[in-house]
Amino acid sequence: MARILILDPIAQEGLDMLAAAPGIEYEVRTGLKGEELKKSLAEFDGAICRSGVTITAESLEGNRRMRAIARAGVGTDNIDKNAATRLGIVVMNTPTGNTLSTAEHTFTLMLALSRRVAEAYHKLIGGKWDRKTFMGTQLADKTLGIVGLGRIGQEVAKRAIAFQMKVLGFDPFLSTEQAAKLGIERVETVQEMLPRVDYLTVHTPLTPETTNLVGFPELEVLKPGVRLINCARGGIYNEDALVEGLKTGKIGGVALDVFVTEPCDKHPIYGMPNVLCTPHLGASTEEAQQQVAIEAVQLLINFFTTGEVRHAVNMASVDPKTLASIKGYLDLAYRLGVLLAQCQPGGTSACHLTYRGELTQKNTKMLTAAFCAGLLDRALEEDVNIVNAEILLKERGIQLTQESRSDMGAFSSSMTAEVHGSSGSQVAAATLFGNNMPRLIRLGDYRLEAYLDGNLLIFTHHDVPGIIGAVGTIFGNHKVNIGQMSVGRAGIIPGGGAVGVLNLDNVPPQAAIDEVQQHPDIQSVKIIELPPAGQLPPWLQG
Ligand SMILES: NC(=O)c1ccc[n+]([C@@H]2O[C@H](COP(=O)([O-])OP(=O)(O)OC[C@H]3O[C@@H](n4cnc5c(N)ncnc54)[C@H](O)[C@@H]3O)[C@@H](O)[C@H]2O)c1
Ligand SMILES: O=C(O)[C@H](O)COP(=O)(O)O
Repeated sequence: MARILILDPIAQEGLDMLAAAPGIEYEVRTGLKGEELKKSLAEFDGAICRSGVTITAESLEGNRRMRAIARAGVGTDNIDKNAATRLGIVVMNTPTGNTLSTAEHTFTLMLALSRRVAEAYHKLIGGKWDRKTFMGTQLADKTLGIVGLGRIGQEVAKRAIAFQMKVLGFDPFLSTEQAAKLGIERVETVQEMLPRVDYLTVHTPLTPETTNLVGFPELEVLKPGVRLINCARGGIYNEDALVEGLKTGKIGGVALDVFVTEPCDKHPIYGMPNVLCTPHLGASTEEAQQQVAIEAVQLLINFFTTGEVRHAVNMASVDPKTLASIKGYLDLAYRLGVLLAQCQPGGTSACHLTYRGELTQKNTKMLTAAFCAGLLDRALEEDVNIVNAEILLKERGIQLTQESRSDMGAFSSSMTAEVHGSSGSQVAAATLFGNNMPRLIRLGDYRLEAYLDGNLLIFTHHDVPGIIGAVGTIFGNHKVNIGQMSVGRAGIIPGGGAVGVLNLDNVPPQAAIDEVQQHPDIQSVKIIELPPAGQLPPWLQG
Protein backbone atom coordinates (compact mmCIF):
# COMPACT_ATOMS: atom_id res chain seq x y z
CA MET A 1 0.00 0.00 0.00
CA ALA A 2 1.58 3.32 -1.09
CA ARG A 3 0.77 6.21 1.28
CA ILE A 4 0.41 9.65 -0.27
CA LEU A 5 0.64 12.89 1.70
CA ILE A 6 -1.27 15.94 0.44
CA LEU A 7 0.68 18.98 1.61
CA ASP A 8 -1.36 21.81 0.01
CA PRO A 9 -5.05 22.04 -0.84
CA ILE A 10 -5.78 20.39 -4.19
CA ALA A 11 -9.03 20.00 -6.12
CA GLN A 12 -11.53 17.41 -4.87
CA GLU A 13 -11.42 15.60 -8.24
CA GLY A 14 -7.79 14.66 -7.51
CA LEU A 15 -8.62 13.42 -4.01
CA ASP A 16 -11.51 11.35 -5.41
CA MET A 17 -9.11 9.69 -7.85
CA LEU A 18 -6.73 8.84 -5.01
CA ALA A 19 -9.56 7.41 -2.94
CA ALA A 20 -10.56 5.14 -5.82
CA ALA A 21 -7.03 3.98 -6.69
CA PRO A 22 -6.32 0.41 -5.56
CA GLY A 23 -3.15 0.00 -3.50
CA ILE A 24 -3.04 3.70 -2.59
CA GLU A 25 -4.18 5.58 0.49
CA TYR A 26 -3.83 9.27 1.23
CA GLU A 27 -3.97 11.78 4.01
CA VAL A 28 -4.30 15.58 3.83
CA ARG A 29 -1.96 17.50 6.14
CA THR A 30 -1.62 21.11 5.06
CA GLY A 31 0.25 24.05 6.55
CA LEU A 32 3.15 21.91 7.76
CA LYS A 33 6.65 23.20 8.42
CA GLY A 34 9.74 22.46 10.52
CA GLU A 35 9.82 19.27 12.56
CA GLU A 36 6.15 18.57 11.89
CA LEU A 37 6.77 18.56 8.14
CA LYS A 38 9.88 16.40 8.47
CA LYS A 39 8.05 13.86 10.63
CA SER A 40 5.12 13.71 8.21
CA LEU A 41 7.29 13.34 5.12
CA ALA A 42 8.98 10.34 6.72
CA GLU A 43 5.64 8.54 7.13
CA PHE A 44 4.66 8.58 3.45
CA ASP A 45 5.83 7.06 0.15
CA GLY A 46 4.71 9.96 -2.01
CA ALA A 47 3.58 13.57 -1.65
CA ILE A 48 1.61 16.13 -3.62
CA CYS A 49 2.16 19.85 -3.13
CA ARG A 50 1.48 23.26 -4.65
CA SER A 51 3.53 26.37 -3.91
CA GLY A 52 2.38 26.67 -0.29
CA VAL A 53 4.64 24.21 1.46
CA THR A 54 8.45 24.53 1.36
CA ILE A 55 10.16 21.16 1.20
CA THR A 56 13.64 21.98 2.43
CA ALA A 57 16.74 19.78 2.64
CA GLU A 58 16.23 19.71 6.43
CA SER A 59 12.67 18.45 6.07
CA LEU A 60 13.91 15.54 3.94
CA GLU A 61 17.00 14.77 5.99
CA GLY A 62 17.28 11.07 6.83
CA ASN A 63 14.05 10.27 4.94
CA ARG A 64 14.21 6.67 3.74
CA ARG A 65 10.61 6.24 2.73
CA MET A 66 9.56 9.04 0.36
CA ARG A 67 10.00 8.00 -3.28
CA ALA A 68 8.17 10.61 -5.32
CA ILE A 69 6.87 14.16 -4.98
CA ALA A 70 4.37 15.51 -7.49
CA ARG A 71 3.89 19.27 -7.82
CA ALA A 72 0.33 20.13 -8.82
CA GLY A 73 1.55 23.06 -10.90
CA VAL A 74 4.70 24.20 -12.67
CA GLY A 75 7.28 25.78 -10.36
CA THR A 76 9.26 23.39 -8.18
CA ASP A 77 11.34 26.12 -6.55
CA ASN A 78 9.70 25.35 -3.20
CA ILE A 79 11.22 21.84 -3.26
CA ASP A 80 14.92 21.33 -2.57
CA LYS A 81 15.54 19.22 -5.64
CA ASN A 82 19.20 18.57 -4.86
CA ALA A 83 18.25 17.11 -1.51
CA ALA A 84 15.44 15.08 -3.10
CA THR A 85 17.72 13.77 -5.84
CA ARG A 86 20.40 12.81 -3.35
CA LEU A 87 17.83 10.77 -1.45
CA GLY A 88 16.58 9.14 -4.64
CA ILE A 89 13.22 10.93 -4.62
CA VAL A 90 11.72 11.68 -8.04
CA VAL A 91 10.23 15.17 -8.34
CA MET A 92 7.59 15.57 -11.05
CA ASN A 93 5.37 18.48 -12.08
CA THR A 94 2.30 19.15 -14.22
CA PRO A 95 3.68 21.62 -16.73
CA THR A 96 0.60 22.38 -18.83
CA GLY A 97 -2.40 22.27 -16.50
CA ASN A 98 -2.33 25.93 -15.48
CA THR A 99 -0.77 27.52 -18.58
CA LEU A 100 -3.94 29.13 -19.95
CA SER A 101 -5.16 30.34 -16.58
CA THR A 102 -1.83 32.02 -15.87
CA ALA A 103 -1.69 33.60 -19.32
CA GLU A 104 -5.24 34.89 -18.78
CA HIS A 105 -4.31 36.25 -15.34
CA THR A 106 -1.36 38.09 -16.90
CA PHE A 107 -3.78 39.63 -19.34
CA THR A 108 -6.26 40.42 -16.59
CA LEU A 109 -3.54 42.34 -14.78
CA MET A 110 -2.36 44.13 -17.94
CA LEU A 111 -5.87 45.31 -18.77
CA ALA A 112 -6.86 46.18 -15.23
CA LEU A 113 -3.59 48.08 -14.72
CA SER A 114 -4.08 50.03 -17.96
CA ARG A 115 -7.58 51.11 -16.89
CA ARG A 116 -6.81 51.37 -13.13
CA VAL A 117 -9.84 49.17 -12.47
CA ALA A 118 -9.02 48.26 -8.87
CA GLU A 119 -8.25 51.83 -7.79
CA ALA A 120 -11.42 53.20 -9.42
CA TYR A 121 -13.56 50.56 -7.73
CA HIS A 122 -11.94 51.27 -4.35
CA LYS A 123 -12.77 54.94 -4.71
CA LEU A 124 -16.29 54.12 -5.75
CA ILE A 125 -16.99 51.92 -2.75
CA GLY A 126 -15.46 54.72 -0.65
CA GLY A 127 -18.32 56.91 -1.89
CA LYS A 128 -16.51 58.87 -4.70
CA TRP A 129 -17.79 58.94 -8.30
CA ASP A 130 -14.48 60.07 -9.84
CA ARG A 131 -14.32 60.22 -13.65
CA LYS A 132 -11.18 62.39 -13.88
CA THR A 133 -8.37 60.57 -12.06
CA PHE A 134 -8.45 57.27 -13.83
CA MET A 135 -7.61 58.10 -17.42
CA GLY A 136 -6.32 54.84 -18.94
CA THR A 137 -4.43 53.70 -22.00
CA GLN A 138 -5.46 51.11 -24.57
CA LEU A 139 -3.38 48.07 -25.43
CA ALA A 140 -3.83 48.30 -29.19
CA ASP A 141 -0.74 49.63 -30.98
CA LYS A 142 1.37 49.40 -27.82
CA THR A 143 4.53 47.27 -27.64
CA LEU A 144 4.68 44.36 -25.23
CA GLY A 145 8.00 42.81 -24.20
CA ILE A 146 7.91 39.17 -23.09
CA VAL A 147 10.89 37.61 -21.35
CA GLY A 148 10.54 33.83 -21.41
CA LEU A 149 8.65 32.40 -24.36
CA GLY A 150 7.76 29.02 -22.95
CA ARG A 151 4.22 27.76 -22.50
CA ILE A 152 2.78 30.78 -20.69
CA GLY A 153 4.89 33.37 -22.52
CA GLN A 154 3.65 32.08 -25.89
CA GLU A 155 0.00 32.10 -24.78
CA VAL A 156 0.42 35.68 -23.59
CA ALA A 157 1.95 36.57 -26.97
CA LYS A 158 -1.04 35.07 -28.83
CA ARG A 159 -3.47 37.13 -26.78
CA ALA A 160 -1.41 40.30 -27.17
CA ILE A 161 -1.37 39.87 -30.94
CA ALA A 162 -5.16 39.44 -30.88
CA PHE A 163 -5.30 42.76 -29.01
CA GLN A 164 -3.30 44.34 -31.86
CA MET A 165 -0.15 44.79 -29.82
CA LYS A 166 3.35 44.53 -31.24
CA VAL A 167 5.25 41.77 -29.40
CA LEU A 168 8.99 41.68 -28.73
CA GLY A 169 10.35 38.56 -27.09
CA PHE A 170 13.51 37.22 -25.53
CA ASP A 171 14.20 33.58 -24.77
CA PRO A 172 17.58 31.91 -25.20
CA PHE A 173 15.84 28.67 -26.16
CA LEU A 174 13.57 29.96 -28.92
CA SER A 175 14.96 30.61 -32.38
CA THR A 176 14.29 33.82 -34.30
CA GLU A 177 12.49 31.76 -36.98
CA GLN A 178 10.19 30.08 -34.46
CA ALA A 179 9.47 33.42 -32.80
CA ALA A 180 8.65 34.95 -36.19
CA LYS A 181 6.19 32.09 -36.87
CA LEU A 182 4.43 33.11 -33.65
CA GLY A 183 4.34 36.75 -34.79
CA ILE A 184 6.99 37.78 -32.25
CA GLU A 185 10.05 39.90 -33.02
CA ARG A 186 12.86 38.15 -31.19
CA VAL A 187 15.52 40.41 -29.66
CA GLU A 188 19.00 39.30 -28.68
CA THR A 189 19.03 40.66 -25.13
CA VAL A 190 16.61 41.93 -22.50
CA GLN A 191 18.54 45.22 -22.43
CA GLU A 192 17.76 45.75 -26.11
CA MET A 193 14.04 45.32 -25.38
CA LEU A 194 13.75 47.65 -22.35
CA PRO A 195 13.78 51.08 -24.07
CA ARG A 196 11.27 49.87 -26.69
CA VAL A 197 8.40 48.43 -24.68
CA ASP A 198 5.28 50.00 -23.18
CA TYR A 199 4.50 46.83 -21.22
CA LEU A 200 6.91 44.21 -19.93
CA THR A 201 5.91 40.76 -18.67
CA VAL A 202 8.16 37.93 -17.49
CA HIS A 203 7.48 34.20 -17.81
CA THR A 204 10.70 32.50 -16.78
CA PRO A 205 11.62 30.47 -13.74
CA LEU A 206 13.55 32.32 -11.03
CA THR A 207 17.20 31.51 -11.72
CA PRO A 208 20.47 33.37 -11.07
CA GLU A 209 20.11 34.78 -14.63
CA THR A 210 16.54 36.01 -14.14
CA THR A 211 16.89 37.33 -10.57
CA ASN A 212 16.78 41.16 -10.60
CA LEU A 213 16.22 41.15 -14.36
CA VAL A 214 14.80 44.62 -13.83
CA GLY A 215 16.61 46.39 -11.01
CA PHE A 216 17.96 49.90 -10.33
CA PRO A 217 20.34 49.97 -13.35
CA GLU A 218 17.48 48.96 -15.69
CA LEU A 219 15.30 51.83 -14.43
CA GLU A 220 17.59 54.12 -16.41
CA VAL A 221 17.01 52.24 -19.65
CA LEU A 222 13.26 51.61 -19.42
CA LYS A 223 10.89 53.65 -21.54
CA PRO A 224 9.24 56.29 -19.27
CA GLY A 225 5.73 55.25 -18.21
CA VAL A 226 6.34 51.54 -18.83
CA ARG A 227 3.99 49.09 -17.08
CA LEU A 228 5.53 45.97 -15.57
CA ILE A 229 3.71 42.70 -14.88
CA ASN A 230 5.01 39.64 -13.02
CA CYS A 231 2.99 36.44 -12.90
CA ALA A 232 6.07 34.19 -12.81
CA ARG A 233 8.18 34.39 -9.65
CA GLY A 234 8.91 37.10 -7.10
CA GLY A 235 12.45 38.45 -7.41
CA ILE A 236 12.60 38.61 -11.21
CA TYR A 237 11.89 42.32 -10.74
CA ASN A 238 13.76 43.91 -7.87
CA GLU A 239 10.93 45.01 -5.57
CA ASP A 240 12.82 48.02 -4.15
CA ALA A 241 13.55 49.24 -7.69
CA LEU A 242 9.84 48.95 -8.55
CA VAL A 243 8.87 51.14 -5.58
CA GLU A 244 11.58 53.67 -6.53
CA GLY A 245 10.54 53.69 -10.20
CA LEU A 246 6.89 54.26 -9.26
CA LYS A 247 7.83 57.10 -6.89
CA THR A 248 9.93 58.90 -9.52
CA GLY A 249 7.28 58.32 -12.18
CA LYS A 250 9.72 56.42 -14.41
CA ILE A 251 7.45 53.39 -14.11
CA GLY A 252 3.83 53.96 -15.09
CA GLY A 253 2.38 50.93 -13.35
CA VAL A 254 3.21 47.64 -11.67
CA ALA A 255 1.10 44.51 -11.39
CA LEU A 256 2.40 41.65 -9.28
CA ASP A 257 0.95 38.22 -8.62
CA VAL A 258 4.13 36.86 -7.03
CA PHE A 259 6.52 38.16 -4.39
CA VAL A 260 10.02 37.55 -3.10
CA THR A 261 8.57 36.39 0.21
CA GLU A 262 5.23 34.60 0.24
CA PRO A 263 2.78 34.83 1.87
CA CYS A 264 3.21 38.60 1.63
CA ASP A 265 0.66 40.34 3.86
CA LYS A 266 2.47 43.68 3.91
CA HIS A 267 4.54 45.37 1.23
CA PRO A 268 5.63 48.97 0.58
CA ILE A 269 4.15 48.70 -2.90
CA TYR A 270 0.64 47.92 -1.64
CA GLY A 271 -1.59 50.97 -1.92
CA MET A 272 0.73 52.95 -4.18
CA PRO A 273 -1.01 54.58 -7.17
CA ASN A 274 -0.89 52.60 -10.42
CA VAL A 275 -0.30 49.33 -8.60
CA LEU A 276 -2.34 46.15 -8.73
CA CYS A 277 -1.42 43.04 -6.76
CA THR A 278 -2.95 39.59 -6.32
CA PRO A 279 -1.89 36.89 -3.84
CA HIS A 280 -0.36 34.34 -6.26
CA LEU A 281 -3.63 33.64 -8.06
CA GLY A 282 -2.29 32.92 -11.55
CA ALA A 283 -3.25 29.25 -11.40
CA SER A 284 -6.30 29.72 -9.21
CA THR A 285 -9.13 28.82 -11.55
CA GLU A 286 -11.47 25.87 -11.22
CA GLU A 287 -10.26 24.53 -14.54
CA ALA A 288 -6.53 24.81 -13.80
CA GLN A 289 -6.85 23.43 -10.28
CA GLN A 290 -8.92 20.49 -11.42
CA GLN A 291 -6.44 19.71 -14.17
CA VAL A 292 -3.25 20.00 -12.12
CA ALA A 293 -4.76 17.95 -9.27
CA ILE A 294 -5.82 15.18 -11.63
CA GLU A 295 -2.47 15.23 -13.42
CA ALA A 296 -0.45 15.19 -10.19
CA VAL A 297 -2.50 12.33 -8.77
CA GLN A 298 -2.17 10.38 -12.02
CA LEU A 299 1.61 10.89 -11.95
CA LEU A 300 1.82 9.27 -8.53
CA ILE A 301 -0.67 6.49 -9.29
CA ASN A 302 1.36 5.58 -12.38
CA PHE A 303 4.63 5.84 -10.52
CA PHE A 304 3.52 3.54 -7.73
CA THR A 305 1.67 1.04 -9.93
CA THR A 306 3.78 0.86 -13.12
CA GLY A 307 7.01 2.64 -12.25
CA GLU A 308 6.34 5.24 -14.94
CA VAL A 309 8.23 8.49 -14.47
CA ARG A 310 6.69 11.45 -16.32
CA HIS A 311 7.48 15.14 -16.23
CA ALA A 312 10.36 14.49 -13.86
CA VAL A 313 12.41 17.57 -13.11
CA ASN A 314 15.34 15.74 -11.51
CA MET A 315 15.77 12.70 -13.76
CA ALA A 316 14.93 11.50 -17.27
CA SER A 317 11.26 10.62 -17.71
CA VAL A 318 10.34 7.09 -18.75
CA ASP A 319 6.98 5.88 -20.02
CA PRO A 320 5.55 2.44 -19.12
CA LYS A 321 6.26 0.96 -22.58
CA THR A 322 9.88 2.08 -22.53
CA LEU A 323 10.19 0.95 -18.94
CA ALA A 324 8.80 -2.50 -19.79
CA SER A 325 11.20 -2.79 -22.72
CA ILE A 326 14.18 -1.80 -20.60
CA LYS A 327 13.33 -3.41 -17.25
CA GLY A 328 15.40 -6.55 -17.89
CA TYR A 329 18.40 -4.48 -18.93
CA LEU A 330 18.07 -2.15 -15.95
CA ASP A 331 18.21 -5.24 -13.75
CA LEU A 332 21.18 -6.53 -15.75
CA ALA A 333 23.06 -3.22 -15.44
CA TYR A 334 22.34 -3.14 -11.71
CA ARG A 335 23.62 -6.72 -11.27
CA LEU A 336 26.79 -5.90 -13.19
CA GLY A 337 27.37 -3.01 -10.78
CA VAL A 338 26.77 -5.23 -7.74
CA LEU A 339 29.18 -7.82 -9.16
CA LEU A 340 31.98 -5.38 -9.95
CA ALA A 341 31.72 -3.62 -6.59
CA GLN A 342 32.57 -6.98 -5.01
CA CYS A 343 35.35 -7.75 -7.52
CA GLN A 344 37.07 -4.46 -6.65
CA PRO A 345 37.42 -4.49 -2.87
CA GLY A 346 40.01 -1.69 -2.90
CA GLY A 347 37.40 0.72 -4.21
CA THR A 348 36.69 2.36 -7.54
CA SER A 349 37.98 5.64 -8.93
CA ALA A 350 36.66 5.38 -12.50
CA CYS A 351 34.10 3.41 -14.49
CA HIS A 352 33.66 3.08 -18.21
CA LEU A 353 30.56 1.52 -19.73
CA THR A 354 30.21 0.28 -23.29
CA TYR A 355 26.84 -0.51 -24.82
CA ARG A 356 26.83 -2.67 -27.93
CA GLY A 357 24.35 -3.74 -30.57
CA GLU A 358 20.62 -3.21 -30.14
CA LEU A 359 21.12 -1.96 -26.58
CA THR A 360 22.44 1.31 -27.99
CA GLN A 361 18.87 2.08 -29.09
CA LYS A 362 17.64 1.90 -25.47
CA ASN A 363 17.83 4.62 -22.81
CA THR A 364 21.50 4.05 -21.97
CA LYS A 365 21.55 6.96 -19.51
CA MET A 366 19.11 5.06 -17.32
CA LEU A 367 21.13 1.87 -17.73
CA THR A 368 24.23 3.75 -16.61
CA ALA A 369 22.33 5.05 -13.58
CA ALA A 370 21.21 1.48 -12.81
CA PHE A 371 24.82 0.26 -13.02
CA CYS A 372 25.90 3.05 -10.64
CA ALA A 373 23.11 2.07 -8.26
CA GLY A 374 24.42 -1.50 -8.23
CA LEU A 375 28.01 -0.38 -7.77
CA LEU A 376 27.15 1.71 -4.71
CA ASP A 377 24.28 -0.31 -3.29
CA ARG A 378 26.20 -2.34 -0.72
CA ALA A 379 28.66 0.40 0.12
CA LEU A 380 26.41 3.22 1.26
CA GLU A 381 24.21 3.60 4.26
CA GLU A 382 21.63 5.54 2.29
CA ASP A 383 19.29 4.00 -0.26
CA VAL A 384 20.65 4.19 -3.78
CA ASN A 385 18.47 4.16 -6.89
CA ILE A 386 18.56 5.43 -10.45
CA VAL A 387 17.61 8.95 -9.34
CA ASN A 388 20.52 9.54 -6.99
CA ALA A 389 23.19 7.01 -8.05
CA GLU A 390 25.09 9.18 -10.51
CA ILE A 391 25.16 12.13 -8.11
CA LEU A 392 26.38 9.94 -5.28
CA LEU A 393 29.08 8.53 -7.56
CA LYS A 394 30.21 12.01 -8.63
CA GLU A 395 30.16 13.23 -5.01
CA ARG A 396 32.71 10.52 -4.32
CA GLY A 397 34.92 11.74 -7.15
CA ILE A 398 34.39 8.59 -9.22
CA GLN A 399 34.72 9.31 -12.91
CA LEU A 400 32.03 7.91 -15.12
CA THR A 401 32.17 7.61 -18.90
CA GLN A 402 30.05 5.69 -21.37
CA GLU A 403 30.10 4.87 -25.07
CA SER A 404 27.77 3.17 -27.51
CA ARG A 405 28.99 0.91 -30.30
CA SER A 406 26.68 -0.25 -33.00
CA ASP A 407 28.66 -3.45 -33.78
CA MET A 408 27.11 -6.45 -32.07
CA GLY A 409 30.01 -8.73 -31.17
CA ALA A 410 28.91 -12.27 -30.30
CA PHE A 411 25.52 -11.14 -28.93
CA SER A 412 22.80 -8.94 -30.37
CA SER A 413 23.07 -6.70 -27.28
CA SER A 414 25.64 -6.48 -24.52
CA MET A 415 26.91 -4.16 -21.86
CA THR A 416 30.54 -4.08 -20.73
CA ALA A 417 31.68 -2.35 -17.57
CA GLU A 418 35.26 -1.56 -16.64
CA VAL A 419 36.09 -0.36 -13.17
CA HIS A 420 39.45 1.01 -12.12
CA GLY A 421 40.71 1.56 -8.62
CA SER A 422 43.73 1.35 -6.33
CA SER A 423 43.62 -2.46 -6.30
CA GLY A 424 43.65 -2.65 -10.12
CA SER A 425 41.02 -2.92 -12.81
CA GLN A 426 38.26 -5.36 -13.58
CA VAL A 427 36.04 -5.77 -16.59
CA ALA A 428 32.81 -7.70 -16.95
CA ALA A 429 30.22 -7.94 -19.69
CA ALA A 430 26.67 -9.21 -19.57
CA THR A 431 23.65 -9.79 -21.75
CA LEU A 432 20.09 -11.05 -21.48
CA PHE A 433 19.19 -14.55 -22.63
CA GLY A 434 15.63 -15.48 -23.57
CA ASN A 435 13.00 -13.91 -21.36
CA ASN A 436 15.10 -11.41 -19.36
CA MET A 437 17.61 -13.92 -17.98
CA PRO A 438 20.81 -12.05 -17.08
CA ARG A 439 24.05 -13.78 -18.08
CA LEU A 440 27.69 -12.93 -17.45
CA ILE A 441 29.51 -13.32 -20.76
CA ARG A 442 32.91 -11.96 -19.88
CA LEU A 443 34.95 -11.62 -16.74
CA GLY A 444 38.42 -10.12 -17.19
CA ASP A 445 39.98 -11.96 -20.13
CA TYR A 446 37.66 -14.94 -19.81
CA ARG A 447 34.63 -15.58 -22.04
CA LEU A 448 31.86 -17.61 -20.43
CA GLU A 449 28.09 -17.84 -20.06
CA ALA A 450 27.35 -17.78 -16.34
CA TYR A 451 24.18 -17.07 -14.40
CA LEU A 452 24.20 -13.62 -12.85
CA ASP A 453 22.19 -14.31 -9.72
CA GLY A 454 22.41 -15.75 -6.24
CA ASN A 455 25.65 -16.87 -4.58
CA LEU A 456 28.50 -17.12 -7.05
CA LEU A 457 31.85 -18.73 -6.42
CA ILE A 458 34.33 -17.42 -8.96
CA PHE A 459 37.69 -19.16 -9.13
CA THR A 460 40.55 -18.77 -11.57
CA HIS A 461 42.66 -21.83 -12.24
CA HIS A 462 45.00 -23.64 -14.63
CA ASP A 463 43.07 -25.18 -17.49
CA VAL A 464 43.95 -28.77 -16.53
CA PRO A 465 41.76 -31.88 -16.04
CA GLY A 466 40.19 -32.62 -12.65
CA ILE A 467 39.58 -29.11 -11.33
CA ILE A 468 35.81 -29.13 -11.58
CA GLY A 469 35.64 -32.58 -9.97
CA ALA A 470 37.91 -31.50 -7.13
CA VAL A 471 35.87 -28.36 -6.40
CA GLY A 472 32.61 -30.36 -6.64
CA THR A 473 33.92 -32.88 -4.12
CA ILE A 474 34.89 -30.16 -1.64
CA PHE A 475 31.43 -28.59 -1.77
CA GLY A 476 29.78 -32.01 -1.62
CA ASN A 477 31.70 -32.79 1.57
CA HIS A 478 30.50 -29.48 3.03
CA LYS A 479 26.89 -30.13 1.94
CA VAL A 480 26.82 -27.11 -0.36
CA ASN A 481 24.77 -27.79 -3.46
CA ILE A 482 25.97 -26.46 -6.83
CA GLY A 483 22.98 -25.25 -8.85
CA GLN A 484 24.75 -24.16 -12.02
CA MET A 485 28.25 -24.06 -13.37
CA SER A 486 30.09 -22.30 -16.17
CA VAL A 487 33.74 -22.37 -17.19
CA GLY A 488 35.60 -20.10 -19.55
CA ARG A 489 39.04 -19.92 -21.07
CA ALA A 490 41.18 -16.88 -21.67
CA GLY A 491 41.70 -17.89 -25.30
CA ILE A 492 40.75 -20.77 -27.52
CA ILE A 493 43.82 -22.93 -26.83
CA PRO A 494 43.46 -25.36 -23.88
CA GLY A 495 46.00 -25.47 -21.09
CA GLY A 496 46.24 -21.75 -20.24
CA GLY A 497 44.24 -19.78 -17.69
CA ALA A 498 40.55 -20.47 -17.01
CA VAL A 499 37.75 -19.29 -14.80
CA GLY A 500 34.95 -21.24 -13.14
CA VAL A 501 31.70 -19.68 -11.93
CA LEU A 502 29.50 -21.79 -9.68
CA ASN A 503 25.98 -20.88 -8.53
CA LEU A 504 25.70 -22.23 -5.00
CA ASP A 505 22.41 -22.81 -3.21
CA ASN A 506 23.85 -21.22 -0.10
CA VAL A 507 26.94 -19.28 0.97
CA PRO A 508 29.69 -21.90 1.59
CA PRO A 509 31.45 -22.08 4.94
CA GLN A 510 34.92 -20.51 5.10
CA ALA A 511 36.47 -23.98 5.56
CA ALA A 512 35.15 -25.00 2.12
CA ILE A 513 36.49 -21.84 0.51
CA ASP A 514 39.89 -22.42 2.17
CA GLU A 515 40.01 -25.96 0.82
CA VAL A 516 39.27 -24.75 -2.70
CA GLN A 517 41.92 -22.07 -2.33
CA GLN A 518 44.51 -24.66 -1.28
CA HIS A 519 44.17 -26.62 -4.52
CA PRO A 520 47.56 -26.29 -6.30
CA ASP A 521 45.98 -25.41 -9.67
CA ILE A 522 43.56 -22.79 -8.31
CA GLN A 523 44.88 -19.23 -8.11
CA SER A 524 42.03 -17.18 -6.71
CA VAL A 525 38.62 -17.75 -5.13
CA LYS A 526 35.95 -15.14 -4.61
CA ILE A 527 32.41 -15.29 -3.27
CA ILE A 528 30.00 -12.84 -4.87
CA GLU A 529 26.48 -12.24 -3.59
CA LEU A 530 23.92 -11.16 -6.17
CA PRO A 531 20.14 -10.80 -5.88
CA PRO A 532 18.35 -14.14 -6.42
CA ALA A 533 17.04 -14.92 -9.90
CA GLY A 534 13.98 -12.79 -10.72
CA GLN A 535 14.40 -10.42 -7.80
CA LEU A 536 14.46 -6.86 -9.11
CA PRO A 537 16.12 -4.03 -7.20
CA PRO A 538 13.58 -2.28 -4.93
CA TRP A 539 13.32 0.80 -7.17
CA LEU A 540 12.30 -1.40 -10.14
CA GLN A 541 9.59 -3.29 -8.31
CA GLY A 542 5.96 -2.31 -8.56
N1 LIG B 1 1.54 32.98 -10.97
C1 LIG B 1 1.26 31.72 -11.03
O1 LIG B 1 0.36 31.24 -10.35
C2 LIG B 1 2.00 30.84 -11.97
C3 LIG B 1 1.34 29.78 -12.60
C4 LIG B 1 2.05 28.96 -13.46
C5 LIG B 1 3.39 29.19 -13.68
N2 LIG B 1 4.03 30.19 -13.04
C6 LIG B 1 5.44 30.44 -13.27
O2 LIG B 1 5.62 30.95 -14.59
C7 LIG B 1 6.90 30.62 -15.07
C8 LIG B 1 6.81 30.14 -16.51
O3 LIG B 1 6.02 28.97 -16.59
P1 LIG B 1 5.90 28.16 -17.98
O4 LIG B 1 4.91 27.10 -17.74
O5 LIG B 1 5.73 29.07 -19.12
O6 LIG B 1 7.34 27.53 -18.04
P2 LIG B 1 8.13 27.05 -19.34
O7 LIG B 1 9.20 26.15 -18.85
O8 LIG B 1 7.21 26.53 -20.38
O9 LIG B 1 8.80 28.39 -19.90
C9 LIG B 1 9.86 29.04 -19.27
C10 LIG B 1 10.66 29.70 -20.38
O10 LIG B 1 11.63 30.56 -19.78
C11 LIG B 1 12.76 30.56 -20.62
N3 LIG B 1 13.91 31.08 -19.90
C12 LIG B 1 14.66 30.47 -18.96
N4 LIG B 1 15.66 31.28 -18.56
C13 LIG B 1 15.52 32.44 -19.27
C14 LIG B 1 16.25 33.64 -19.31
N5 LIG B 1 17.32 33.83 -18.54
N6 LIG B 1 15.84 34.60 -20.14
C15 LIG B 1 14.77 34.42 -20.93
N7 LIG B 1 14.04 33.29 -20.96
C16 LIG B 1 14.42 32.30 -20.13
C17 LIG B 1 12.89 29.11 -21.00
O11 LIG B 1 13.68 28.94 -22.16
C18 LIG B 1 11.43 28.72 -21.23
O12 LIG B 1 11.08 28.86 -22.61
C19 LIG B 1 7.45 29.62 -14.08
O13 LIG B 1 8.32 30.26 -13.19
C20 LIG B 1 6.25 29.17 -13.30
O14 LIG B 1 6.55 28.71 -12.04
C21 LIG B 1 3.35 31.03 -12.20
O1 LIG C 1 4.22 27.41 -10.58
C1 LIG C 1 3.01 27.32 -10.55
O2 LIG C 1 2.37 26.40 -11.04
C2 LIG C 1 2.26 28.48 -9.98
O3 LIG C 1 3.07 29.29 -9.24
C3 LIG C 1 1.01 28.09 -9.28
O4 LIG C 1 1.21 27.89 -7.93
P1 LIG C 1 0.00 27.30 -7.02
O5 LIG C 1 -0.18 25.90 -7.45
O6 LIG C 1 0.46 27.37 -5.62
O7 LIG C 1 -1.17 28.14 -7.31
